[in-house]
Amino acid sequence: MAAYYPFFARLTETSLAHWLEHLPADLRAWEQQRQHGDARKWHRLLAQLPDHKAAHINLKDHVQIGDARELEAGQIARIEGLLQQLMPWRKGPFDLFGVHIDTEWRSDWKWDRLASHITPLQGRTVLDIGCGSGYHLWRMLGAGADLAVGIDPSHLFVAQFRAIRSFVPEALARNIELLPLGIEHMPKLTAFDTVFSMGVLYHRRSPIDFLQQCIDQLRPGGELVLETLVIDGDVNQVLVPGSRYAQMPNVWFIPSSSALVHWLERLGMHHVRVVDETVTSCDEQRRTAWMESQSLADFLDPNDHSRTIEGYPAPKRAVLLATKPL
Ligand SMILES: Nc1ncnc2c1ncn2[C@@H]1O[C@H](C[S@+](CC[C@H]([NH3+])C(=O)[O-])CC(=O)[O-])[C@@H](O)[C@H]1O
Repeated sequence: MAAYYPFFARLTETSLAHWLEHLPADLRAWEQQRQHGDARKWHRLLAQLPDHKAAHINLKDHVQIGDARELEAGQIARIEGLLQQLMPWRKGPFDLFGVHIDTEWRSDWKWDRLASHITPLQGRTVLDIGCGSGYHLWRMLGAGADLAVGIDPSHLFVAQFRAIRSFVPEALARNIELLPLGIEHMPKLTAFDTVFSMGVLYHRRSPIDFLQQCIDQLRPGGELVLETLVIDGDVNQVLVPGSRYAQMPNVWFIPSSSALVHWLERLGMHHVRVVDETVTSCDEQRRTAWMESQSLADFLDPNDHSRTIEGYPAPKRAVLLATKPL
């Protein structure tokens, strides 16, 4: 819990101060319930990372924290070895003192698809729901966000985030946080300027309720950035796959882009539009040295990459923007 005290203090400087009525108790509940078998191991690993704050940081074009010349070769090898013990690394890539964490996903490609369309993040308070290890939080800071907050219930991703942030000077670190919470733990804050939800809607059993929970985090006039799997089809088409979709066991609703527009308009959002639709390629999601298990190529029909191995349309993702009315 003490690890979050600086964040609690930071919140008092923002329009999110009222979150403090709930947040300490929610985090305490999480700490009491969390008994991920590996949590202690990850905690020990984090404690072994060298205590060095990077002098060279670039968050604008990619996520580079530290330059290889800042540390002794032995220290860099130690960092690399410790970070390898936090595998699998799914969302990235990250460059840490010349160590290239080549993650399963080219999350930078997703960022590139949406960055020019969204309301500029300069000075904004942003929330990333289901942020994974926080790759996009760093890019949000690089785009000028005042405060970038992520929530994700995965213990491993929180550990990966903390490992990376441990190398960042306090003046920057205080503007970025990843909280181990699911969207269902969020009170209705009505306070963020921009809310991102990328790659989460299809994991939710009640997509309309999920969208409402995302909207509930926005201030009036704020922007929702929604990225999710879609199918081709009209406003009434939604795929609810069987027990697996591209081998994922927890996929519920894959609507068409026009159905998503309709859902957001039904929820009262304004200026709803689709700014990108892209079929996920096996270059964007693939097995790497930092994620050694199966990846997209193993989940597609080997004879027809336009289908999953279950026979559904292969993953295609859309980015939608919408504005909460004033
Ligand atoms: N209830 C929940 N509340 C919040 N997050 C959740 C919940 N359940 C699961 N997650 C988290 O949502 C993320 C989905 S991954 C997208 C990552 C990033 N956004 C990306 O766009 O690259 C997409 C995928 O791997 O299918 C994971 O990190 C989960 O832990």
